[in-house]
Amino acid sequence: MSNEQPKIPQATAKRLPLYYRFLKNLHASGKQRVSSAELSEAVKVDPATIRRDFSYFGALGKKGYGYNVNYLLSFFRKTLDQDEVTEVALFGVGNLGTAFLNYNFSKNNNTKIVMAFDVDERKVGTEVGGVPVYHLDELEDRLHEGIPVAILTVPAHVAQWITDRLVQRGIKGILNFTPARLNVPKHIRVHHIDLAVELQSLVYFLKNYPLE
Ligand SMILES: NC(=O)c1ccc[n+]([C@@H]2O[C@H](COP(=O)([O-])OP(=O)(O)OC[C@H]3O[C@@H](n4cnc5c(N)ncnc54)[C@H](O)[C@@H]3O)[C@@H](O)[C@H]2O)c1
Repeated sequence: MSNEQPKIPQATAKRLPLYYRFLKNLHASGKQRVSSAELSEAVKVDPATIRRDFSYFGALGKKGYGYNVNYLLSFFRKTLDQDEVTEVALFGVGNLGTAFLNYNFSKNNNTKIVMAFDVDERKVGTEVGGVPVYHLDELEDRLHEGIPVAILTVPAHVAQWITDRLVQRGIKGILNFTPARLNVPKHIRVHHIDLAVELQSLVYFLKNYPLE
C-alpha cells in the first residue's frame, strides 16, 4: 500500500475486497452509481457501517444519488494495490494445496500463486493449475525476495520446520492451514485458518442465535 493513502481502520480494510468485488461487477454491468442500501443488501453489511467506511475513502454519498461507482473503484484499486500483484508460494500439493492451485484466486487478481513445493517425487517437476511444483530442497534457491507470502498446506509435523526456513528467506506473511501453532519472530504475520473451528462456530450460532 502506498504511503499517500489515508490510514483506514483494520475492520474497514477487511471489508474493502468485498466492496471492490461487488463494485467491479456493478461497473461491468454499466451502473454509474449505487446507494448504501443496495450495497448493504449485496455485501451484507449494514448501511450505517458502509457510510462510515466510505467516509474514510473520502466518498460522501449524496442523498438521492448514492455513490459514484467509478470514483470508488479507482480508490479501491489504488488502496488494494490491484495493479501490483503480490506473489505467493504454496507448500504441500496435496488435497488442499491442489485445490488452491487450481483455483489460484482468479477472482482476486492482486494475488497469484507463482510456485509450489512438495517432497513427493510424483508431483515434483509437474505443473498444477499452471503453477510449477519444485522439490522442497529447492526452497532457498527458488524463493526470492519478490515472494512475500506463503501458504502452508503440508502435514502439521513439518510446518514449523518449513516456517523456520521461510523466515530465514525473508517471508513476511504466512497463511497457515495446518493445525500446527507456528512460532515466528514478531515482525512476521501468521493467519491461521481452521475450517473445523469455523464450522463449529457456524453451528453454535445456528443453535444459539437463529435468524428470524
Ligand atoms: N485448515 C483446515 O481447515 C484444514 C482442512 C483440511 C486439512 N487441513 C490441514 O492441511 C494440511 C494438508 O491437508 P491435505 O488433506 O491437503 O493433506 P495431503 O496429505 O493430501 O497433502 C499434504 C502434501 O504435503 C506434502 N508434503 C509432505 N511433507 C512435505 C514437506 N516436508 N514439504 C513439502 N511438502 C510436503 C505431501 O507430499 C502432500 O502432497 C494438513 O496439515 C491438514 O491437517 C487443514
